Amino acid sequence: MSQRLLVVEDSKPIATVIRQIARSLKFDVVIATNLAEVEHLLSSDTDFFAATIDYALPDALDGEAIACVLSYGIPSIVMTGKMDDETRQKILSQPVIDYIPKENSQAFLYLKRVLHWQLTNHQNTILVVDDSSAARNHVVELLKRRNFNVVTANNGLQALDKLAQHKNIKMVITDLEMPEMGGIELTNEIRRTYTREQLSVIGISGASNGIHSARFIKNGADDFLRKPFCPEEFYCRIMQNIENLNNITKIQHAANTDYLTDLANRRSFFRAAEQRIKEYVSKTVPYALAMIDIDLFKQVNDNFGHEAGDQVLKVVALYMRKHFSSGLTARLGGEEFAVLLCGLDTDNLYNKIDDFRRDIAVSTIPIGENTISITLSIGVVFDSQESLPMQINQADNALYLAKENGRNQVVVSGSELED
Ligand SMILES: Nc1nc2c(ncn2[C@@H]2O[C@H](COP(=O)(O)OP(=O)(O)OP(=O)(O)O)[C@@H](O)[C@H]2O)c(=O)[nH]1
Repeated sequence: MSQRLLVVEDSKPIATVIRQIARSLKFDVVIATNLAEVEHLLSSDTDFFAATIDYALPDALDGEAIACVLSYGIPSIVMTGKMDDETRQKILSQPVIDYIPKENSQAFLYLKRVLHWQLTNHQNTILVVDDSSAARNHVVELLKRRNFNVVTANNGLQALDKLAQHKNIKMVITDLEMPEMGGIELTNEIRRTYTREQLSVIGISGASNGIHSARFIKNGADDFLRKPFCPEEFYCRIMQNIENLNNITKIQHAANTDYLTDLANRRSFFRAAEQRIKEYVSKTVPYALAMIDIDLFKQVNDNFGHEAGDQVLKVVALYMRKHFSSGLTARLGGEEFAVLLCGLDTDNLYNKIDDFRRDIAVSTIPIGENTISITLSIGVVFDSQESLPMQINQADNALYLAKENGRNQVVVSGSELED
């Protein structure tokens, strides 16, 4: 179900722009043009995800609508044409998400980013570490206003426990001086385990001595805030660091993933497979490495076009996910796929791979007005202790035999020698 956004704005053109932005983020929009309308609306309907509020309305020239909307617990973003310090202080003294000066079109791009963060911040977990409950609660309140998921700790030692318990923590905001373990030592400990690409650390200190920011940064922190900080600076630093982390995640995903099927690509398959095979061999877990190739795929492209070919590749990827949910699946290139999976024994592994082949062979793939049927040839190596490139070579040779023998079959590496 769509979230609802309340837009309090007396200018029709500006309300239209905000409505377009909100709709692009899938919000349902309700517009009110003055304070009386807002009061009337909220007296019977308060189910809003957030609100944007124009500071000056015809019947509320001095921001009175802000307190009204906030009193219903609706997270609010203030849009203002007034830039003076007094207005800014007045707005920031209230628990608003943000305020945006309506200087130029950048204001609306920024509004879109703020709304997007508000919708997605719950995916980011932040650990707040401070021995002062007042200071800790203040930071937690600011983060919750922005919809972050928050975990807390009283000192560095507790923080390390929390990091071990909550694997999805993306950022640690830590005070400097704390009993048992302070912020610098905690940062140091964190960097033994987590890289800056995995976890961001922001140090906080009230000490007037500037040396602490440098100490935090030199010990592996990404940023520093000096107390007392204003909410604007706090949010800017948090969002910048979270966005950096998210961008790194996106770049890593793009570098490791096949763009068409979203399976692992050759590079990431090799890295992950080598790791898994080491574990299987050391624990003597039965495993299989299979090379999978679509039969006569060129004919699909020739008869139905390249886009149809792409569609078939995506469908094969879907079936791989369905059949090998715990395996490591990849598109190595072209119409060639690979899977590494462990199981109870060789028979069990063979059956899983052959079930996948059969499932594809009896399925039809809708392409526009047509349906296409395809088959797969598969070469498999079981429990090999050879290097990964050698295993792939052996599975490839078995795959070649599957093609030679008439396609649509699984050939086990070495089985041809037994015949
Ligand atoms: N649509 C599409 N086609 C691709 C892609 N990558 C490779 N191909 C096509 O895959 C086809 C592979 O053809 P061949 O190597 O001749 O093999 P085949 O037709 O599958 O025949 P066998 O392997 O002998 O069964 C070529 O036509 C390539 O252009 C892709 O990303 N998308």
